[in-house]
Amino acid sequence: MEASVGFSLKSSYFTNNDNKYGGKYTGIGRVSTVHLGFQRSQTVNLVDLTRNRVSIKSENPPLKISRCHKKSAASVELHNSFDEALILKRKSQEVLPNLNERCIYLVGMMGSGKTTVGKILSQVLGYSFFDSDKMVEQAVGISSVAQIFKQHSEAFFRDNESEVLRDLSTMRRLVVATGGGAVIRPVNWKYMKQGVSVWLDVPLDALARRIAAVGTASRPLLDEESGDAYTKAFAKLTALFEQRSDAYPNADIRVSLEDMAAKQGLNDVSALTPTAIAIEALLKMETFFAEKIAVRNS
Ligand SMILES: Nc1ncnc2c1ncn2[C@@H]1O[C@H](COP(=O)(O)OP(=O)(O)O)[C@@H](O)[C@H]1O
Ligand SMILES: O=C(O)C1=C[C@@H](OP(=O)(O)O)[C@@H](O)[C@H](O)C1
Repeated sequence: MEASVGFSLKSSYFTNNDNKYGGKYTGIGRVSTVHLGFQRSQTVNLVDLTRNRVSIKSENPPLKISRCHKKSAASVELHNSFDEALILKRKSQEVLPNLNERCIYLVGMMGSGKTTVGKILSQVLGYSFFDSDKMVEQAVGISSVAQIFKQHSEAFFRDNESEVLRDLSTMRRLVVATGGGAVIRPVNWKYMKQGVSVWLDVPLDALARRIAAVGTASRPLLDEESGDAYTKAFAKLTALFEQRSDAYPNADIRVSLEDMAAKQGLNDVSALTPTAIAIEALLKMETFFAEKIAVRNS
């Protein structure tokens, strides 16, 4: 597996018609495009419950972040995203040696951002990204988790989920977005504890809003209640979280979006970008490793 990173910064001119005087001005803007491009793939050979061998290739689309320096809210936002990209890259380089090629397992409720943040972390670390749900779908040859629940059962899904996590635990340099329920089986923690587990702790209201935006059809455990998407998602997420509230804290690291927002004086976690959350996860990993080293040296 080869990984390469390229930064390309270029300046250019821009014309902006929407300044506050209603006039037209041309400014000299600094358009910087930051490419975090990794060319790599890694194949995982799985053995499913019927002992068929399945090979699955990781995919990592290049992450592209670009910004244009203008005196507008948009440029402030783009400036922040450019800064976030640089902080993310620098922090990843600082954490990599202590990670020591161990896998990172993202855990958290449905909609907590495991896939979104996981892809960002994998790209900046030069790791391969795997979504355990997708691997279960490929291992059993059924196109969706919802169909697996329907054609077989949740227990059948959970058995395959454990098989996938067992196989992934034999590998190195992976970021794994686990399914929200992976934490409920102790055997899965045996596999995930061979790497570093990170809990994305997101308020239920934010989860329900995110899931309502994409619909509950792909999440069979949420698709049971009647009512509008937000209401049924919130009701079911609340019940599920109550059942799992002792499980998620087993993770090595907790990234609380509520704590992040409070520290930044924000009153809504939806203002926190996936990149900012990835940076927080790396900061927490740094602390986690430092504490382990301190204990080892004491
Ligand atoms: N920090 C964030 N802010 C706003 N929306 C987010 C954030 N992270 C993820 N999302 C959105 O929430 C939904 C669920 O994200 P996803 O990464 O699929 O979660 P999971 O893999 O934990 O189920 C997606 O539509 C995604 O775009
Ligand atoms: O919380 C759960 O029990 C589940 C979460 C889903 O994954 P996401 O967390 O990616 O939605 C998927 O594994 C399945 O629908 C069960």
